[in-house]
Amino acid sequence: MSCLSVISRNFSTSSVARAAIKNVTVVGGGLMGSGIAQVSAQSGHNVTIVELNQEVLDKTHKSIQQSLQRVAKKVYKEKPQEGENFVSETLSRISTSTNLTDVVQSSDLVLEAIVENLAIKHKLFKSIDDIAPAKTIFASNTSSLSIGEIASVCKRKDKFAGLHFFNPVPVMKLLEVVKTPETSDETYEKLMAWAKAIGKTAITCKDTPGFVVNRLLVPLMAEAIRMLERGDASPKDIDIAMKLGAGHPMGPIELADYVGHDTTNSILNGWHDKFPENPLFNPLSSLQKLVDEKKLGVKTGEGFYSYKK
Ligand SMILES: CCCCCCCCCCCCC[C@H](O)CC(=O)SCCNC(=O)CCNC(=O)[C@H](O)C(C)(C)COP(=O)(O)OP(=O)(O)OC[C@H]1O[C@@H](n2cnc3c(N)ncnc32)[C@H](O)[C@@H]1OP(=O)(O)O
Ligand SMILES: NC(=O)c1ccc[n+]([C@@H]2O[C@H](COP(=O)([O-])OP(=O)(O)OC[C@H]3O[C@@H](n4cnc5c(N)ncnc54)[C@H](O)[C@@H]3O)[C@@H](O)[C@H]2O)c1
Repeated sequence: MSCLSVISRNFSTSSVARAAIKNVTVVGGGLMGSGIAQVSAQSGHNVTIVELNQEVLDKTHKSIQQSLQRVAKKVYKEKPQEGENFVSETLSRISTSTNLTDVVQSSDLVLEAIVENLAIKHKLFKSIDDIAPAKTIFASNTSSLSIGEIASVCKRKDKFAGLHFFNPVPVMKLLEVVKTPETSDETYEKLMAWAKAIGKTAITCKDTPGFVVNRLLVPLMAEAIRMLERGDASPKDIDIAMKLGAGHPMGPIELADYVGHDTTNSILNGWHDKFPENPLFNPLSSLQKLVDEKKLGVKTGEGFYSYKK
């Protein structure tokens, strides 16, 4: 069931009633957190987005509103007033906070989509493990870190899993639900029911590096950049080749810009540290240069390509 068909099922609370997860806290309102909050609220859940400061929360709200308007234009093309109602009612289910400890008390699920850094993710989960209700499930949207390692600082290892969404969340139907050996069956079933309730197609995999998609995607994207660094082909031709030759909706280089190079660089460096003997994960000088110059891709207006209007 697509995200949109969940919406067109008059986003009643029926799907929420069936799933045990009703109140969702999303920590991090950036590229991914904003999308995760949006699709949760779209399908009738109460969502609180937690960020570092109000300025970022204002940006998050704006980006969710713009994305909802794109969805409304499509789903309610013939009924613009219903589209406006959809946007305002979805936004009414989203609240924001800069204080995570305040909001966890009412959370059935706390899902983090903060910076791809194990120490910072540890600090976050440690800060709420003793104060969140015993029933609250913790999850991470990490691209590349081990769920078991993230969960290692928590007592509730039975209520900890990976929920790996794909960018842009309102469009990409896949959700990777990642179990550790300690994730309980009850937690897993609740997360699978929630995944369905928010209109995602969930697959399940073990807690191995990159889960399924990124284990295949990271080498592909890294090799595309090495091709570029060797001068084998231009960025544009590499992207056209993979779109027309492999049917990808985006080429690997434009996709890297879309993901964001703070994230891509963290992923690659993390895997190089973990697997130093694997040349696939050797650092990329051109990527490090972009990060040093704060050219993080679409999010800053320039990466391998320029996005300045
Ligand atoms: C330097 C690199 C090397 C380093 C090596 C290692 C790096 C690590 C690499 C791994 C990174 C992993 C990241 C993560 O963990 C996993 C991922 O998320 S991978 C990314 C997965 N996503 C994709 O592959 C996206 C592919 N692209 C697309 O699907 C499309 O291009 C697009 C993004 C949907 C845009 O579609 P277009 O047709 O081009 O453009 P439109 O703007 O018209 O959009 C089409 C359609 O979708 C609707 N839409 C688009 N965006 C949104 C949105 N944000 N919200 C709501 N709706 C949206 C839009 O309305 C259009 O609908 P239509 O009107 O056409 O019906
Ligand atoms: N970008 C992608 O395509 C993509 C796809 C899937 C998964 N992911 C993963 O999702 C996570 C977030 O990635 P992103 O691209 O959304 O990053 P982003 O930089 O767009 O957003 C991260 C947000 O987290 C906030 N933040 C950082 N520390 C925080 C804290 N302690 N408390 C509250 N907020 C905090 C930042 O202010 C920022 O707004 C990463 O783990 C990444 O690997 C990214």
